Amino acid sequence: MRKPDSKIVLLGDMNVGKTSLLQRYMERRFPDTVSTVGGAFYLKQWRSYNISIWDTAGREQFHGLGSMYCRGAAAIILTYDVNHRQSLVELEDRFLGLTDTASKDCLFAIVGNKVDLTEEGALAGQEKEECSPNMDAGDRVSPRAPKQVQLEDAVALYKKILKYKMLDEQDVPAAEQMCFETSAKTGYNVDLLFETLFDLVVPMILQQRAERPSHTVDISSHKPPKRTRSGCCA
Ligand SMILES: Nc1nc2c(ncn2[C@@H]2O[C@H](COP(=O)(O)OP(=O)(O)OP(=O)(O)O)[C@@H](O)[C@H]2O)c(=O)[nH]1
Ligand SMILES: [Mg+2]
Repeated sequence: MRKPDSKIVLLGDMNVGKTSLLQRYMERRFPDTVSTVGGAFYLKQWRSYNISIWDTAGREQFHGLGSMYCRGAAAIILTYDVNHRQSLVELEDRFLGLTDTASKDCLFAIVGNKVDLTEEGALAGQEKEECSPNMDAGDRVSPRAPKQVQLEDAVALYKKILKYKMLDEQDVPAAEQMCFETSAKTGYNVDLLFETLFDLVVPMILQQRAERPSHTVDISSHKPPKRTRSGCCA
């Protein structure tokens, strides 16, 4: 197997839907999930590049592994649940520090998942987009609540991250491009999320390749060493 050209990591509190988002994108379905233990990855071929996408465990007991998974990452998806404000707070308090091991020009996306459970999600008719075979009648008539986290809250976090990383807003993609609301259940915005990131990491791969020192040795100007009597090189 060829070494991946780039790495994307999903981080966020337990139960926000990281595994479900990844399975929705890679397997085009919304299966039952079990809480992730440690981490796991998928390999995605995007154009001629191999991109590994790492799913991590949100449970506190696996927290120590987070920075290991982020090592060298080109992009990190910070995921929260739009119906649980605390899951957004945790991104700043608990997960942002784990990203210090990522690549120096790492991109950040902030993703509010489970938007199908909100009033807005229902009004936008998102459930019609890609109905899951697992969806039962109870799901369709479940009462909707207003969102607990607004997109502007995610945009504010994105700007805080830029400050934390000492990045200039002009040098990175705009907050509006990097803050998403998704539903792993219906598929809403899931392709957009992953494919926006893939398109942004490709130029990073090309830049890394251009900067990498060449391992080619020019042998045309190389003179063979003189032979000594003992047969050793002088
Ligand atoms: N309604 C709805 N439920 C979702 C959505 N995404 C995930 N879920 C449900 O939320 C629960 C947790 O989803 P997971 O994908 O396992 O969450 P996780 O972030 O991977 O959790 P950890 O592995 O423990 O960190 C599961 O019951 C999912 O079916 C979504 O977009 N909408
Ligand atoms: Mg998981």
